[in-house]
Amino acid sequence: MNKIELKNITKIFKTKEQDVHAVKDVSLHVEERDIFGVIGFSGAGKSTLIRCINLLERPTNGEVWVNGKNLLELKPKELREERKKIGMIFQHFNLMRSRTVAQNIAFPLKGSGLSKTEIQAKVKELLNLVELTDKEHAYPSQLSGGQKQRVAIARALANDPTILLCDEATSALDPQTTQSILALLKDLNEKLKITIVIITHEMAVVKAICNKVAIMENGHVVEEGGIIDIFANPKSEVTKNFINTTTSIHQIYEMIEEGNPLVQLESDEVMLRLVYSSSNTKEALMANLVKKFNVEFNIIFGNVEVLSNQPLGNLVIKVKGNKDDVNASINYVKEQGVKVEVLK
Ligand SMILES: Nc1ncnc2c1ncn2[C@@H]1O[C@H](COP(=O)(O)OP(=O)(O)OP(=O)(O)O)[C@@H](O)[C@H]1O
Repeated sequence: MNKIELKNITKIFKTKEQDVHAVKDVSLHVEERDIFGVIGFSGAGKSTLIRCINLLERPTNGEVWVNGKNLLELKPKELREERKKIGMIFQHFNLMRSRTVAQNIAFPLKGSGLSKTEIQAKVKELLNLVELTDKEHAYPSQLSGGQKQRVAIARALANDPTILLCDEATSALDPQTTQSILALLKDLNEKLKITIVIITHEMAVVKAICNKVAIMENGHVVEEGGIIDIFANPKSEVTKNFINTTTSIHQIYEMIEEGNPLVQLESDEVMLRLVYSSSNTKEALMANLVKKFNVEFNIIFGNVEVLSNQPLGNLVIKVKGNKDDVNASINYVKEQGVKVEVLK
């Protein structure tokens, strides 16, 4: 069973001037324990889409299934119960300024039937989980951005939700604090088996913790899939642009375009870009190239990243040899499941 299933979601905002089609016929499946990223530029419709999951926005058309229930068909009381299983955090934390950390975290437990002592115990447990035990009596104004987001996370988890929605949760934080909040989210995903949907305009966020990603542009999902597949084989221009923001590979393309001497080739050379993941490289590729074919190679650029616990490698190499040997070696590399792009 999918944890979250959005079927043909459309959201139109009717304003005085015009109808704004914020989300256009989007269908998404999020499985239990996914950390599902939705990335897009400002105005792509991400916030509207994520808010449709807990019906903070009611879609104009389509169906929202969460934990096997069609939320749009529930009575208000049933919907309130289902919503408790969906926590949410925001870019600007949305804490209550006049209440302490502990009071903020305890707030969603009002009316839960828990006694005061039980609520206190729960708050302590949550503070422990987000590593803020010493801030119980502090006020939000006394906290850093990262600490505020930790309080917001603790509050979102108060009712033991099975889903956590993160709306640009790290966009107001510096890079180091972003990393620590992302690490916490990943930890919660593992420890609490919670499913996470995270919207962002930063590919680095997706890269750091997501196992799946959907790319939105102009209200549509233009591409979606497993993180390694999308990074190894992006199809749309917008996806390629987002990926380029997180690697330096695009500099090679620029150098080629500019005719930089470092990427000049001799007449018997070609320049290749190889993209491979650990699952498709079972042989000692480079060593075999030289052994099997009468070619030489030179590495111009190389990096390996770990995405969703799987290495993804990018190599730019010059291969030197006669045409037949070079072609045979390209075919050999492709046969090993490596994506090959002839750059020059
Ligand atoms: N309540 C609203 N009334 C009218 N238009 C809206 C409303 N909310 C969002 N929109 C419009 O819908 C479109 C999508 O907005 P949305 O906030 O979902 O995009 P986004 O990808 O999350 O962008 P950002 O990262 O800037 O928030 C935009 O054109 C926005 O102006």
